[in-house]
Amino acid sequence: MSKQRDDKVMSKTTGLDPAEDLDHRSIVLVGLMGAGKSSVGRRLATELGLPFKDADTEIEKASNLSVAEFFERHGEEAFRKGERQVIARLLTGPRQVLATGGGAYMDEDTRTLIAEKGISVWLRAELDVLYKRCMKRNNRPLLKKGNPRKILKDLMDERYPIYGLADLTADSGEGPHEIVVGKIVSALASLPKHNRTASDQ
Ligand SMILES: Nc1ncnc2c1ncn2[C@@H]1O[C@H](COP(=O)(O)OP(=O)(O)O)[C@@H](O)[C@H]1O
Ligand SMILES: O=C(O)C1=C[C@@H](OP(=O)(O)O)[C@@H](O)[C@H](O)C1
Ligand SMILES: [Mg+2]
Repeated sequence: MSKQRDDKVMSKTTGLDPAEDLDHRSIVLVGLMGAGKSSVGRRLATELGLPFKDADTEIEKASNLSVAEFFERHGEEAFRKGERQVIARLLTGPRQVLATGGGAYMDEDTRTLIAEKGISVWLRAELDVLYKRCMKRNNRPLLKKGNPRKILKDLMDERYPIYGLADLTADSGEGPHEIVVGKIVSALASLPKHNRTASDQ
């Protein structure tokens, strides 16, 4: 993998083995709240003809609670435990597009598992974009603990170095979801052997 960079899509040095056929790996979206993991992920799955799973939705189904209710009733630590278990279960299933919750990739065990089973894609966005998107709904418990813009900024400082460990990065800026889907598809296509049929090689 070359260290090629451009503004839109960046295929960085990756832990992926260039000799490996990547077509069996799930595509795992990571990034901060509002980056578009859930909404872009669903569209990406349709584009790639893969099933779509959202870790938050799976936790909600398993607990019969919304994420906000889960935090309120059981606390963040229990949520993180559930999140780790749900992602581990999902990644043993068939190839899929998996939208993680923003905190999931901060967990080392989860990161290791994603590196083993998936292709990780960091949806990177600027503070203004994240803030505007997150303010559309009042469903993110971490943002209710204080000034949401400041919380997002602090989370960026804390988490961006870790999200940067992902195999691929795609900027999630202003503009329709489909632009971001296109960037991810291009980034995936830039990976060795990915999506190539035997006759292409
Ligand atoms: N590229 C985009 N263009 C327009 N709106 C977006 C884009 N990405 C996300 N959004 C909107 O921002 C909000 C948060 O997106 P979401 O997919 O829930 O992010 P995440 O799962 O990363 O927290 C949603 O209303 C979503 O439709
Ligand atoms: O960043 C986080 O720690 C969280 C992000 C949320 O998911 P989204 O990133 O999909 O909003 C959800 O898992 C929970 O509110 C905690
Ligand atoms: Mg989400």
